Amino acid sequence: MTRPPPEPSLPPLNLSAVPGVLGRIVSERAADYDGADPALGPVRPAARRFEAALQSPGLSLIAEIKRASPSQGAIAPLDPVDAAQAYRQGGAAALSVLTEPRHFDGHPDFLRAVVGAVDLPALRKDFVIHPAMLREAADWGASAALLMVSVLGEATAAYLEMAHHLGLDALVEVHSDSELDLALESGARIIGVNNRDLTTLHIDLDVSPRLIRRAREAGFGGVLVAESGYRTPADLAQVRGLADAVLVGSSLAGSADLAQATRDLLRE
Ligand SMILES: O=P(O)(O)OC[C@@H](O)[C@@H](O)c1c[nH]c2ccccc12
Repeated sequence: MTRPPPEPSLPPLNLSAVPGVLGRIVSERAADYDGADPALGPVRPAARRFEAALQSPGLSLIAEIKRASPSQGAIAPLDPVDAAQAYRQGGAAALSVLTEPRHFDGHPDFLRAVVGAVDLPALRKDFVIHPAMLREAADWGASAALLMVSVLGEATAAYLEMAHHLGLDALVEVHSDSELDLALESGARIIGVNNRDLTTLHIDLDVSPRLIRRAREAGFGGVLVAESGYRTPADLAQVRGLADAVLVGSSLAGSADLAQATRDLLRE
């Protein structure tokens, strides 16, 4: 008996339940990708470069190319390749590149250009609500994509499987205990804890240490990333020895000398 090829599936999302600023952004993204082809194509080999970069000893830095944000408005008119090179010189282990155009002034070309010019694994930082966004990430040369449990909910595991099908690592992002439970159940290998509540934009640097401890207590053996709101070496000290990596955007992107700012931030 021959089995039919698997149908490309669109896991159901309940985006109308996502509140606040985040709800607005994801409904715009859903409109952008309405009717896009969900087919993933053949399985692609997993290089696991993003994951490996975060596994080196000490606290690894994921430096973000972020020109604007809903909380800060315009941050800096960064040239993405110049910024990526400066971050690499300053000691970043990986890059995060925003591709969301309306609120973060991101662009697909930024990701493609950075991947072509700088030899660090790059994360597509966007509000993934459609399989086509993962296929694009892989086509553009990203090593990883962001999956937000606050957006994907019960569909997180399905999106994780699709990312892996495409050979991508996935940074599965959580902000609460219940989201962490879903991330742990999904089979995530990399979990990021966002200190910023994306529905209110409020930052609380106690969120990452607390949920990272909980993940370890639950027996999670994968990579843990502390995200958002880090500005000084003293801020980073709160997650050293706890997190494997930290994701920093605004405080680096808004500085005059990105390489020096990166070195200064990583100083113990
Ligand atoms: O600029 P900050 O506070 O250093 O934060 C970086 C990163 O964590 C933040 O940009 C972020 C975390 N999760 C997101 C989801 C979507 C857009 C952006 C984000």
